[in-house]
Amino acid sequence: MKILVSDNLAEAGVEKLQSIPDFEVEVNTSLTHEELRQVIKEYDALVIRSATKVTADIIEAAERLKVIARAGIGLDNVDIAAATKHGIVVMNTPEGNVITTAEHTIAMLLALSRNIPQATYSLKSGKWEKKRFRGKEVFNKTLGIIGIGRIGRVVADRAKGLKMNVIAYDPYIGSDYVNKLGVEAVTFDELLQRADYISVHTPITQETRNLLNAEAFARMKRGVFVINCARGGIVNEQDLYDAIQSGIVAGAALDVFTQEPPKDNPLLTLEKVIGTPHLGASTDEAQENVAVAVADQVIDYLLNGTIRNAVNAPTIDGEVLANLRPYLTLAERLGSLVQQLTRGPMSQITIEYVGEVCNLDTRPLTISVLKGLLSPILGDQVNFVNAPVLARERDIKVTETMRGEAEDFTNLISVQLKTQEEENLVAGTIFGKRDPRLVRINDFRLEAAIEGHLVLIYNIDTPGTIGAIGTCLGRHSINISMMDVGQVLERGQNIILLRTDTPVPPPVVQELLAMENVNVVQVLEL
Ligand SMILES: NC(=O)c1ccc[n+]([C@@H]2O[C@H](COP(=O)([O-])OP(=O)(O)OC[C@H]3O[C@@H](n4cnc5c(N)ncnc54)[C@H](O)[C@@H]3O)[C@@H](O)[C@H]2O)c1
Ligand SMILES: O=C(O)[C@H](O)COP(=O)(O)O
Repeated sequence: MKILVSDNLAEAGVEKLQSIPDFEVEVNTSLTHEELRQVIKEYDALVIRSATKVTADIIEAAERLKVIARAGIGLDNVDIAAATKHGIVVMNTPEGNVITTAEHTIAMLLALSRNIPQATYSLKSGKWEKKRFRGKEVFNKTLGIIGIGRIGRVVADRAKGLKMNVIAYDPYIGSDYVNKLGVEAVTFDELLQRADYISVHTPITQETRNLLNAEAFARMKRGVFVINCARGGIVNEQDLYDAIQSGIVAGAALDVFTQEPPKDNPLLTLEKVIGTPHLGASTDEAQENVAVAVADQVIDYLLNGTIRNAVNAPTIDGEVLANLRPYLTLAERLGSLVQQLTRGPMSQITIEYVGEVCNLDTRPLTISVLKGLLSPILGDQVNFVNAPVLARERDIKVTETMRGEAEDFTNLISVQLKTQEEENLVAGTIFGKRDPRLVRINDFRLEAAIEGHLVLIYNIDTPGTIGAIGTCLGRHSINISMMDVGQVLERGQNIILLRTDTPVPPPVVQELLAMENVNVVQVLEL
């Protein structure tokens, strides 16, 4: 398998990838966008940081790409929707640079308060300007954190160590939880009005873009300091410039910019603005953490199918995967079987989990059903990542129900598919620890392996029919490896499920159909 590392990745991560005999690892950090578009078709994995822009055209050209793995947190340089649609897992390493970025924020806060960059510059220019660079204490000042997630929390903790009062606004985290951190949960408006320092720690989203704009600056305390070590654009750059010029903002520390590297950015002409070139995560420790983490995740995914820290597929760790695996197989085959049994455009799929299976994480199982459902129609295009999106695009309504109480089986998954023309239900179970079995097709009870080349025959229950079917297949050198006769529920009706060593071709299907007591013959591939 071929891996492309297109951004600077710490050596420890590259070495880890190179240690896998099956991997051919190429490190090339100087590719232009067009060059990347040309070469990406050769690769199974793309490892990036924030510099590579993985846009829809790159994804379109990535014929065999299975994973885009980001050593770091922010994924705003990846078109996740396009990757999802193409079935490419997008993963990041959300933990490895949290402390480092929080420390950078605190460094910015202190540097801003004590004019350290400006004073250094002045000193090195031969000046001794003690009066000019008088600063502010942070002790007892109020720090307002916007977004109290992983980094925001560490910033809060470190700021409390500096004896600051910390308040936070985060509409997605309960105030009880925030208060337990020793941080006062406040509204956005309250934060703007009370904070001496405001530091943003949210992702960039539709909601957070331009969150700190002219209207917000107008509500802030005069002399406030603003810090952005999250993403360029959360603080509107023109409005920040104006707020500094008008004296509302006493100074700003920026690690990130709307355009990186910044080009003719007026903020960089102001002495009250200090900045770093997106260095938040740039420490030896963090870079090693994220590089090793990303390498481990890529290896785990490509070699074992274990998905960790994906933003477009549920995380399944090795142990959980081991427990889920037989159910994943069963779920996928039930999806495929019910689709092959049912004619017409699909409108609704209802999945019922019964018994012990309810104790597992059923989300991956539902995705497996959808993958099975769509694979007979879309082939290799569909995978674990894009199956839900493709189902949604086709307007298939997905309903899941759970029933903890088992009846005939300790665990059961039943899948009912409705199309505009008909509906069918199939159900299966796991025998022992890992043997998927089909136990129901509509009203017929059976007990059959659910794999391989299958032929489903509805017939009138008369002596000799089974023998005649066997003779017909034998005449065409088709060996039957398994036969299961469904329990007759309606007098005279029978269902036979055969597994054959080779597929049954259409002329033989016609021959079977021509038999007097055979009503329906369906060939199924699982
Ligand atoms: N400068 C760097 O080098 C660097 C390094 C690492 C991370 N980052 C950036 O830092 C940011 C935070 O990372 P994290 O790991 O803490 O993320 P996180 O997901 O753990 O936390 C983000 C928090 O923002 C909150 N949030 C979302 N929308 C909000 C809104 N409208 N108002 C207020 N809060 C909102 C979320 O509820 C969440 O608690 C991200 O943008 C990430 O890309 C930058
Ligand atoms: O989101 C992140 O992890 C940071 O912005 C770090 O980006 P970088 O890997 O390009 O330094």
